[in-house]
Formats: sequence, C-alpha cells, structure tokens
Amino acid sequence: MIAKNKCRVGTRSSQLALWQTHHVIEALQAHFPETEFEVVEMSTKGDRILDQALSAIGDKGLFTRDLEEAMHSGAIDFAVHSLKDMPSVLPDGLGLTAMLKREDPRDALLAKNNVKRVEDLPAKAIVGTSSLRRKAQLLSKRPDLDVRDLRGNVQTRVRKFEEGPFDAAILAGAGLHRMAMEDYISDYLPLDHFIPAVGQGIVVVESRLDDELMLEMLAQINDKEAQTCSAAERAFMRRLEGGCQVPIGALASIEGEGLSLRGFLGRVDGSEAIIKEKQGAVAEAETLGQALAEDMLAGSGQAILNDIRKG
Ligand SMILES: NCc1[nH]cc(CCC(=O)O)c1CC(=O)O
Repeated sequence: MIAKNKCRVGTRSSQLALWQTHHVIEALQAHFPETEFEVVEMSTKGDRILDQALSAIGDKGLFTRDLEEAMHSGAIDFAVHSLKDMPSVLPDGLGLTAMLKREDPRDALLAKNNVKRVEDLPAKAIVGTSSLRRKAQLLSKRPDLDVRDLRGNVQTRVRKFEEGPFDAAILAGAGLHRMAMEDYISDYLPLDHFIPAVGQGIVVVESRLDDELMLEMLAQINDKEAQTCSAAERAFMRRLEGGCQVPIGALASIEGEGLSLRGFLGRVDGSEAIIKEKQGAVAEAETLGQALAEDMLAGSGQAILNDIRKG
C-alpha cells in the first residue's frame, strides 16, 4: 500500500493529549513502518484560558480551533483529540477520519476518607468538577452537595483535589487510565444515572477531507464500533445544540445488529434530569440519535433548552 513518507501530527501539549497522540502513531506505525511521524505540539485557547469555567467562555472550538487552522495551512497532516472535546459541527473541509477502540467511558469518583459512592458522601460535601453535566447529575441525586469548579489537565485536577478543600472529584476514568492514575479512583459512577459525555473514552483523528492518501492510511486504524456509537451520540448532541453550555450526555452500545442509545438532559441545579433510551439499527446510527433527541424535546426537554438559552 502506498503511504506518505512523512506525517506531521498536531496535538495539544498536555500529557493526556501526548499519550493519545503516541497511541495513534503507534497504531499507524504498525501498518506503515516506513512512514516518519513528527509530533507538533500546539497550545489552544482552552489551554491558555485557565481562570474561567469552560461553560462561561462559551466557545465550542476552544480546544480544537488552533489545530484546525494548522491543518488548513498544511502545517500538520492530522490532529489527535479526545472525541469528547470535539464540537458537534466541524469546520468545512475537515472530518473525524479515524477513531480508536473506545476505552471505559465511565466517569470516576475520587473521594477522601474511604468513600466509595456518591450516596456515601457526607452532607454538603464539596465535590470538584467544572462540567455542567456532572454537576447536574450529582445534584439531581444529591441536592445538598457543594459542587465547585475544578479545572486544569488531569494531573492538575487530581493535585487540586488532594490539596484543596474537596471531599470528592469527578474525572473521566479513561483519562486516569491513560495517565496511569487509576489508583486514585474510589469507584466508577453507575451508567444508569451518570451518563457520560458524548464521545467519552474515544480518541479521534481529525484531518482534511481532500487528503485522500491520509484518509486511506487512517482507515487502517479506524474502529467501526466506536465510529457507529459516536455517530449516534453526536447526532443526539447536534439536535440538542449541546456544546458545553447544555448539561447533556449520551452513550451508545452495540449488541449484534442492534444499536442502543441512552441519553441524558438535565438542569444544572439538578431539579430535573431526563434519561431516555432507544434502540435502532447499527446502519442508522444518526437517525437513532436524532430520534432520541426528539423524544426528549417532546417531553420536558424543550423547556430546559429554552431556559438555558434565556439564562
Ligand atoms: N475535557 C477534558 C478531557 N477530555 C477527555 C478526557 C478524558 C479522556 C476521554 O474521555 O477520552 C478529559 C478529562 C476528563 O474529563 O476528566
């Protein structure tokens, strides 16, 4: 098979981003031993602004736009991201052109004093997370909790959790696994209530849609199951216009020819949490995502979205 002699690979410089990038390069290198891969580290707006909640910055391409500009200019051939950080609509000419096999998509609880479950946290316990989804899910189960902002890369958040006033913190299990920090995990949050972020646990490659040789190379490492699940989850997100301002989550799974999708939409104060599930065909993943979103909007979902837009 023909292959590029050299690929420039763009990534953010956090340890998680670098781990993910090396993981993609390793997979490609196995198929294309002659190709040279050069890692190009870049900082994004999301890495530069550390003093504001992500939802307050209100910029959907926060962690991706700088890398996308480098792809358009030809400075890099592709970029590696956490799918979770990708906006629901990509810039023209770029696509999500390969996904790696999904890791554990669950959120993880870090807790002091041997606490294992959210139910067992003391009254008014302080829990760190800057995700509106995690906040909504926590407060809908435990309205007494004091949820406080906790930002930074994985290592920073774990350090702030340990040194700060926090009784607990929520992070993605996948990020902790990749950073070899699973020992910090008290337990995983159950998927019946704590529906993960769209795309959580999936590493994705973004590249130019007109770079056919790159597309052929990337097709070699693409995991169909991750791609199908993400198509359903992202269609759900697109229909609900959920960037980081809207507390939503979704997780798809495949059983034979069937695709199952569970979605969450809630209010940040925890006063409402809608969880719905729907089944469809693997070949119609996007239709399933849209249909689940429609079900939510037909219930109390529309009112929740309207209130978020007003506020
Ligand atoms: N928003 C940051 C981010 N993006 C992807 C992951 C974890 C890895 C993944 O979900 O693939 C994390 C860390 C976290 O949420 O704790």
